[in-house]
Amino acid sequence: MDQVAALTSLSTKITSTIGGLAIIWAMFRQFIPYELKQYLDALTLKFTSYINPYECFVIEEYAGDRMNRHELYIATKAYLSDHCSRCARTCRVELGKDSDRFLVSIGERVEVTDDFNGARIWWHAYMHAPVSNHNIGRHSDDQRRYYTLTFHKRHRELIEGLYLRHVLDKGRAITIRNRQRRLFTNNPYNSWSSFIKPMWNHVQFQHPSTFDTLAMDPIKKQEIIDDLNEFRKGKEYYSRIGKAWKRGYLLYGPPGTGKSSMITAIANFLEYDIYDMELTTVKSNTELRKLFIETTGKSIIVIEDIDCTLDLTGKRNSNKSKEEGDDGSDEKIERKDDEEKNVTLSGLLNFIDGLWSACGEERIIIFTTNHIEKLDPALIRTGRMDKHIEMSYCDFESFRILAQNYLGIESHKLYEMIRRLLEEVKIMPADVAESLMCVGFSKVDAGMYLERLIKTLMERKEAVEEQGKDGIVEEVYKNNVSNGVELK
Ligand SMILES: Nc1ncnc2c1ncn2[C@@H]1O[C@H](COP(=O)(O)OP(=O)(O)OP(=O)(O)O)[C@@H](O)[C@H]1O
Ligand SMILES: [Mg+2]
Repeated sequence: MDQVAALTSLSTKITSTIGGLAIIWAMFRQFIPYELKQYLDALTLKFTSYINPYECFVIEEYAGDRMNRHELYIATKAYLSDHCSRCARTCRVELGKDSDRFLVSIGERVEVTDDFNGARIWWHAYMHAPVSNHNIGRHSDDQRRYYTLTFHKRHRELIEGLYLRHVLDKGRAITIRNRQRRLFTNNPYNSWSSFIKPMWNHVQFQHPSTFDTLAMDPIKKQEIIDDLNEFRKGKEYYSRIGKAWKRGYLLYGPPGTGKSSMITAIANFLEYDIYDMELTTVKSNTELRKLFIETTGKSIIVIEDIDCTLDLTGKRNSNKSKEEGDDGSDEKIERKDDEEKNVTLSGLLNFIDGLWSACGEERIIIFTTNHIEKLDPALIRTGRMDKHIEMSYCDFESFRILAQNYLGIESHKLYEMIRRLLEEVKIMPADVAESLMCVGFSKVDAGMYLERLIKTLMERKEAVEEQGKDGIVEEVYKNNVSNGVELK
């Protein structure tokens, strides 16, 4: 008993001595010159590293003057949110950005452990105290957070080599899974140049068009789906062959044949964001490049009606007369003084496959046009626009898909008649869709809508026979003329 009492009194003495020394040290520290303090800190660290076998990495939310959050921090947050919802007892819960999902992350100073290839890792979340007033407003709430991961020093190689990569990859995948997809459009240069607005504005992307609802030749459709699947899995392949991981699609065909619907179907299939680039508001090649750099991976960059937005062939044509024997290769496109003041064909070619195009990865570039013949061959050559997809008038197979979508039927006695009429009359899928559309009817009388379609087809047929024109409605031409599209 005496021994226990002696031990207790000894430990009390030691504790109070250490406590006293700590207080004296804290008071004394204030008077030590800064350099000496630094030296003593380094010495303490060296000393403790002999007796402490654990090491610690810090993952900051923001670094230096950067305005954007660290990608590793974002991925870590997602990784831990997935992990900690199972093990942490105190969690932060917030609504995800651009999403209506709840994000769970570890609360401050809460410990979460993770096991990886035999190593144990301890995670903690902390928050820096605001440093100075001029930081206020730089980030939303000036609360810079960071994570620490602590591990035994014998696992350092494993943590640096494999574990951090594992956290990054998993975290990225979880972020993508949780995110609400976005539809971006570019702001005119004069608004974002003043640093008030970002280059791209976005809204949530919610469009129901999918490959199932898209009416086109099923074989062609399957080819596109296969191509997209290959592209999605192609990270290693692209790096092996030394090409940037991107793919160009050219969608061409008359108005109302489903080019825009195809873009949304691709975006929904791949679960990518869409950057809808309004080229007419882009003032120079430099601006185009900046916009491109600001796009993220797993996205589709779209330029619709490429033939209408810019006179891309003008410069080439005028050069042709000067350059005898022009073989159509883009090397011969003459650089003009005003090149940096306008978006030019060479600027656009650079955007697609120049040096800058390799920034970022997993991007699809899509151009649409109603007049493929107006486009410069350099713009659409293979390698730039890898796949040319013709969207054409409605054939019987396409009609069957539309009837299935709109009326929910697989077959009908009027199908045979419609099949024969579609062989004779050119009609856009948009017009067929319009005839089959029945808003607000709970019970659809399919026959009624099929008859409406037959009537439309018969009228078109008679009009063609009378006027000797092909089956395209004159109204479409009129609309195009009023929209500034030059018709041949
Ligand atoms: N192939 C199709 N499959 C399913 N729906 C279609 C198809 N083509 C057109 N539609 C219907 O017609 C509407 C217009 O089609 P869309 O905007 O995709 O045509 P577009 O080819 O992009 O026309 P434009 O050249 O005028 O931009 C769509 O909202 C869709 O309802
Ligand atoms: Mg369109």
